[in-house]
Amino acid sequence: MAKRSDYISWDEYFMGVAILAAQRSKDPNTQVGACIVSSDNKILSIGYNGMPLNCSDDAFSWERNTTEDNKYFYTVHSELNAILNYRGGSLEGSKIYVTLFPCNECAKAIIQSGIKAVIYRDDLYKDTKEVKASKRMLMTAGVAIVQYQPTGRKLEIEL
Ligand SMILES: O=c1ccn([C@H]2C[C@H](O)[C@@H](COP(=O)(O)O)O2)c(=O)[nH]1
Ligand SMILES: [Zn+2]
Repeated sequence: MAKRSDYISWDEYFMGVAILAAQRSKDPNTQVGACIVSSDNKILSIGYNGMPLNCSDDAFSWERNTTEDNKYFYTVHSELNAILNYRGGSLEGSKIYVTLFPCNECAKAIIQSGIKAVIYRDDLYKDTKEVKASKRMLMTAGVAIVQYQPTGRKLEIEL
């Protein structure tokens, strides 16, 4: 019997894991997922945007209004969560799949942790100062930036 030929690619697999992780986010506006992968295609860590440990999702604000109490004070970004969730040692030489282009703060953490490639899906905030600064730092630091190419493949998962 011939082997299956319609299996998902590595890129579909890792971006799919990031997309699934984003579904854990309580952010009512933007859910972000990240998946860190070794150079030999092993998943090292996963994260999504959310409140810090022991800071209740119900006690802290999810508002976007930046003049008042709002989520930007509190949320840990998906990329940083994925980096901090890793307990195995070094992330040197790894790649990060992320559903949204990393902000400048995440870019710093990505660079400092030794991640060497960012594979992103959406670039919603490309015109912001944060994302422009992020791209400048990542490029200067030699981190590869690759936009994920959607394949249009749809998978149905019954949960
Ligand atoms: O690098 C990033 C940038 C943003 N996020 C998270 C932080 C917030 O929870 C949302 C953005 O909310 P908006 O309502 O779209 O401003 O995304 C992240 O995880 N990583
Ligand atoms: Zn960020």
